[in-house]
Amino acid sequence: MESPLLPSLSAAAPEISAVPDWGTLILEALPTMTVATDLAGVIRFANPSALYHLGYTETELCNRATILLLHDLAQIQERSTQMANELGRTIRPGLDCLTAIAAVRGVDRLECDYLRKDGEAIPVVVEITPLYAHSQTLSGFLYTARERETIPQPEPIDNPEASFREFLDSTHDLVQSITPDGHFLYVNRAWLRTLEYQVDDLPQLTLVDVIHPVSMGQTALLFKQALSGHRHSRQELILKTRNGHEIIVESSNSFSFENGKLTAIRSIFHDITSRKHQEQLLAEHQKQLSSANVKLALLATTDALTGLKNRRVFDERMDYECDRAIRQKTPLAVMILDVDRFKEYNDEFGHPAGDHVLQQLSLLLLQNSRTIDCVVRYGGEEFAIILPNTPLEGALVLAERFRQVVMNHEWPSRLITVSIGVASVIPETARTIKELVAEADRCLYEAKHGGRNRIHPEQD
Ligand SMILES: Nc1nc2c(ncn2[C@@H]2O[C@H](COP(=O)(O)OP(=O)(O)OP(=O)(O)O)[C@@H](O)[C@H]2O)c(=O)[nH]1
Repeated sequence: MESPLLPSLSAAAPEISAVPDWGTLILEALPTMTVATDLAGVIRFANPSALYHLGYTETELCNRATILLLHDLAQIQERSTQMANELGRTIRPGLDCLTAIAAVRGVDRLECDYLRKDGEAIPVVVEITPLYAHSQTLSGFLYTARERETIPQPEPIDNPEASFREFLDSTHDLVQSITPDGHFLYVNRAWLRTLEYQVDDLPQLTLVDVIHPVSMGQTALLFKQALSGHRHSRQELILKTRNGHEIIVESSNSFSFENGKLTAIRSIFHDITSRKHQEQLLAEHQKQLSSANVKLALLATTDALTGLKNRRVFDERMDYECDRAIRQKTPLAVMILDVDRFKEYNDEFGHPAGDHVLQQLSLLLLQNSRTIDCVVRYGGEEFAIILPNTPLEGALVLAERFRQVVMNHEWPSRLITVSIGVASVIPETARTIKELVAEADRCLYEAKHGGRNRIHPEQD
């Protein structure tokens, strides 16, 4: 097959049959992938290494164009552009390019990818040597290729140890190497700076001097891990500086062994002190915030004078109990209770004394109601009590208990009495609930009108 990239030299050129037998033997023995082409770019010879690595048989590869070897045709294009720039004239890709290179440099050396028969790319360094026949005329090219490392090798370092120390000194992390009994073999600059020591201090120091007492347990564990054959470990530790400051670090440790014996523990400490402080601060703020939210929610639902729930809670609870009563077809009772002639009391004994009465009354109501009942300060000297699952008779019993308890209480200045309006319903709709509260309110008015210190139930 003629390659579109190799049009320039289609004229048949002398074949590589000129290679003497001993030469062929040598080429066949070479471990490099070796291929010889004529000037038309047709493969005339491929050694076993080339056949093996490229996955072809000799018949499949010989007499085919060299382009068959290439994974990426753009690499040839690129090569000819380079040569064109170098020589300042047009160089066509393919053989034209090779001939030009042969004329200028002799051997060409390039990195490219060979194409295996199964389509896989083999990264290679290939040397293309022009072949000259007896008469010094260019007859073909010899491609010798070896696989190239895909991972670039690092540049050799002149003085590895010095460079490595320089590298360790450039990091902000603390690096140390200690003997199994805790003496320092090496520390980097950040270690000395952070822990506030000088190089001269090192011979007198051991690990114990730089580990905070609270981290001693973990340090002991580190040694245990080392002695039980671990190779690496990670920990969070607290170090202490010469002047007693605490440094929180994440430590990565590796253990060195020689003939099965622990010889050194190398550690890198990453300072996380400020991160830890930020986390603590954040946690404290979150705690404060959530307790402030709890307080706020409490303030929004609690009456400041009596500590009872306020009218907002009454409304919410009524919605909830109403739904429940409709669903379960159970009775719901509401009681509204008002202190009798409270204005007179305030006027006679003063507002603070009146406040005290309201506080004491709240306590009596709470003490004498069930836990499922909801006692709220409805406003001023008025209280409301929601009694779930309570028919009118039950609510009246409780109302009478309240009335008596209040009347019989030993009040500091004079007798206190209350009037109570009571209503109960098995609600069918939310509207009946609204009517229930209005009814209790109306009953309270009736109780007042009837002479106070009394209970007025709703009348069917
Ligand atoms: N000390 C005190 N008094 C309050 C508070 N809230 C409301 N009051 C007073 O309660 C009194 C209620 O007076 P009125 O509505 O005239 O009723 P009353 O004097 O109790 O008379 P009747 O309800 O008809 O028996 C007013 O003087 C209010 O100032 C409070 O928080 N503390």
